[in-house]
Amino acid sequence: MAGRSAICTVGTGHGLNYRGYDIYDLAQNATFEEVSYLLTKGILPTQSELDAYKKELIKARALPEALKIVLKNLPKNAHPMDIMRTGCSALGCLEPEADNFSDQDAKITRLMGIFPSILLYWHHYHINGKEIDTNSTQDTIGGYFLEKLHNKQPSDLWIKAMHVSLILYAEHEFNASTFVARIGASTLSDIYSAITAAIGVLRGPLHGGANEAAMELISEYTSASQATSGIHAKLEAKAKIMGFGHRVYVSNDPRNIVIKEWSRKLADDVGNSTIFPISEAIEKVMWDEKKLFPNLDFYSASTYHFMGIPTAYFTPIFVMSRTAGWAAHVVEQRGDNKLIRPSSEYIGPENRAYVDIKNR
Ligand SMILES: CC(=O)SCCNC(=O)CCNC(=O)[C@H](O)C(C)(C)COP(=O)(O)OP(=O)(O)OC[C@H]1O[C@@H](n2cnc3c(N)ncnc32)[C@H](O)[C@@H]1OP(=O)(O)O
Ligand SMILES: O=C([O-])CC(=O)C(=O)O
Repeated sequence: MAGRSAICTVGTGHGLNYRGYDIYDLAQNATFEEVSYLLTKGILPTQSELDAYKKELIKARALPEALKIVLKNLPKNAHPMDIMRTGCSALGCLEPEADNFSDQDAKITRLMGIFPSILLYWHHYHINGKEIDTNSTQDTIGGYFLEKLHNKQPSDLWIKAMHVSLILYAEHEFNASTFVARIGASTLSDIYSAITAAIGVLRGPLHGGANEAAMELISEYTSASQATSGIHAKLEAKAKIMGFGHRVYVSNDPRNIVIKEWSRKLADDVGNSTIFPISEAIEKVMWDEKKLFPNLDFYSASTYHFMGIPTAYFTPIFVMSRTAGWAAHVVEQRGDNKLIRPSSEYIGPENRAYVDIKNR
């Protein structure tokens, strides 16, 4: 137990809940914007509150000229998570948070709104030599992301898939990146620093980076039977299979059942008959051999793939969603702050006499 929080329960007798609302209820019925409002402000919005919030998020998509220059100068072959991290940090230089945090709500909305623009401005500039604007027909973060990526209006099915995925990714108690954001807040640092640090932590393949690694793994195989023998061989070689296992859950990740269904639905939608069976074959071997289950990252990978999203953008989408959770934790930490500073058990040498440099 590393602290107290009123934001999320992960298992431990309660199931997965955001501010007391069941994740299945939210994933089925809510939009991502309602959930990010819930997480960051503590309550579900009324229709007029939601409308006003969405307008603010749309306004927050705009990129300052100085940030565009930064994005143009970042290399084409940089990892997109480095773009997200650097974009967040650069915005913190251009539009810093007030020292007394009086504008924290506005900064949170700004970050939620601008993250898709940061990624897609960089993407189009380097891939297509085009400087995109941030106008869109879409009034949601998921719809805006898909429209700007593909330069065409997304289907309702894909927009719903984005809502569900963003809702599932939005919050998960004291996971590594959120805990880092809270540590940042606990030093009374600004919100950009806390979230920049969290993005860096999310990038690792043992955490958010696993969705990209899972897609790379799935792409190694062209059939379910090939995947079965391939995963057996990897397990024999003691390889880690990305997208499986969890530090908190012991027999299943409750988010998996939802995202797996969406993966199946989108496979049908795009007429892909190989990737879903390959994924299920991997799942079966992992359970039969190791009693390990897919976590949220595993079927998120194919869900995004079916929507034509490049694999390297999977973890940046996680950022677009988890910013809501990170921000909620920053606000909560600030509300009753105490510096987070754990201790370590010392296992180094004892009582050594200093040796003069000439005699070492
Ligand atoms: C949204 C998220 O961040 S969800 C997590 C995303 N991360 C991944 O999918 C990465 C792959 N999974 C893992 O590395 C781990 O399961 C973690 C990091 C998620 C949890 O790890 P821990 O609780 O520390 O478990 P740990 O890594 O000690 O594993 C325990 C045992 O299970 C094995 N194991 C755990 N996960 C896996 C896996 N994905 N593939 C193969 N073996 C695994 C370990 O090798 C270890 O075996 P051993 O006891 O024989 O050495
Ligand atoms: O809780 C964790 O350790 C990782 C996780 O599933 C998440 O951050 O969504």
